[in-house]
Amino acid sequence: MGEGAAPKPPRPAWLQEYELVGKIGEGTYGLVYLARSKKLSSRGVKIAIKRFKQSKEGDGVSPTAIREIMLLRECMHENVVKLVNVHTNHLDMSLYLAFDYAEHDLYEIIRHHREKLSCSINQYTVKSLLWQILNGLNYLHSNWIIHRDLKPSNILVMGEGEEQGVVKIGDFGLARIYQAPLKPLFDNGVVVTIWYRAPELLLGAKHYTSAVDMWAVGCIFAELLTLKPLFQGLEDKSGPNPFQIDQLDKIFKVLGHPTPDRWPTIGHLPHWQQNKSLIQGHKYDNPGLHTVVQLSQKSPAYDLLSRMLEYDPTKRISAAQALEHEIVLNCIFWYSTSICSGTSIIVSVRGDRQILRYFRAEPLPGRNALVPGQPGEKIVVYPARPVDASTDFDGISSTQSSQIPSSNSAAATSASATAAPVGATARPHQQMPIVGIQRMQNTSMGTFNVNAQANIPVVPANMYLHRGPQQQQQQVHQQARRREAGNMQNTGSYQPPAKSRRM
Ligand SMILES: Nc1ncnc2c1ncn2[C@@H]1O[C@H](COP(=O)(O)OP(=O)(O)OP(=O)(O)O)[C@@H](O)[C@H]1O
Repeated sequence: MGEGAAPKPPRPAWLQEYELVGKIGEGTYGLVYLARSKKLSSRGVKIAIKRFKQSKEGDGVSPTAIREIMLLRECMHENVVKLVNVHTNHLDMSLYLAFDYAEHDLYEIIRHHREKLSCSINQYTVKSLLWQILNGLNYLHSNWIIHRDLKPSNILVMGEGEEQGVVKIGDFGLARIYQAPLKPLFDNGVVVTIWYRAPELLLGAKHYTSAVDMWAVGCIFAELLTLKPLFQGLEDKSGPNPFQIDQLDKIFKVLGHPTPDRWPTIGHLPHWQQNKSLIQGHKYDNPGLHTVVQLSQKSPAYDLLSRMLEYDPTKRISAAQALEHEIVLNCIFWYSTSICSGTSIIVSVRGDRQILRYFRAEPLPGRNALVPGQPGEKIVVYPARPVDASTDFDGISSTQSSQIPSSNSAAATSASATAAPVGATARPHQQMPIVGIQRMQNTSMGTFNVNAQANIPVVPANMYLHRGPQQQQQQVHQQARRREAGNMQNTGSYQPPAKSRRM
């Protein structure tokens, strides 16, 4: 350490239970790391550690935020990522959240199909992913937790192992905590996406409900089908909470203009009144969702999607209803009967009702979403998350480690991880009380795709990438995010980015 440099704050004792593998991502509020357990009972088990930095104002994590987070620790559901540890470092007021590690997320899965495979995601996978998202969300909503920041990078999917292909909703409940005490680190170049934001929030609603999550699920469902973000608005970054007119414009262009007929309480929303000329002055045709998602308007999938993207939040379908979604079609059957009575033909008309259910129709959803729905279909192997092994817990890249020669072996990754500075000094930390939360039983998957679960080879293990290229890949990834964030102001309709930006 150079003379005069501030001493590094000691890391909490619990971090010594893990060896740091490297940085896997960067969000608005901090960095996410991959670590492995060193404990005998769980040696090698991977864990994702999210470290929230202090805001620039220096105010750390408030007791309210900690209490909220402790509540989240009580959440137990197969489709919700498990928060295994919460720690605060009182010396520098940083907060660490440790979650079960998921090898994939929908952002990367969609990007892989769009940019590498140039082919759509199979129907079975789309349906299984959606079913599990709804199942996890139903649990959260039943426990009065609104996610508020659902987007593809927050929908995690487990890699190789017993839970392979299982969806885990990540970052649940954190949006509320972010809002107040943890201010975003605006200078880290990461953009908070508005693409999945519900129209009531865009129009300035002060009170929102779990319906905001269902809007986001609708956007994600459409993106799984088309591999493109559905409403890709340009974000206005002027001021703390600007009116996002371009996002609304993108929505109105597809779904048509909301009217008090369709959404009776729209007139009460702040921006509907305050920005009358911008909002109410425009008239939009209603080309309809089918022009974007290429689904038959009579299909159950289309009906479900339209109900998720209902303008009026009180009419929007809930997660529980979506799991049981059905569409009743009134069919008219024509029966023609020739009767041997000279030349006459009698035609009879009969009205009938047909009930179609998205999740009860073939292909049925399954627990492992990443296998083909039918035996014989090609298995898609998704790449493992790139890990930047040169960045330590303080987000500092070590020049020394970047000179280490490339290696494709897991042993090399593990060795470098051991060398990383973890838990240098043990310090006692305050344990906050865990507040009880009513638990809900997991909803079991009613119908289950047996084909997709049985006798299908498991996707081979994804080895970690070379340390060198891996680190370069991470850097390219982060740079691309920043570049795209900058370019956002200039983009019009969707252009598949040259390099990815996480949303
Ligand atoms: N439990 C986890 N296992 C594996 N990867 C994770 C886990 N949680 C988050 N990640 C990944 O880490 C990266 C950064 O996540 P983070 O939630 O900080 O940011 P974000 O979701 O991209 O954006 P923001 O925080 O601004 O909403 C993302 O790629 C995310 O998929």
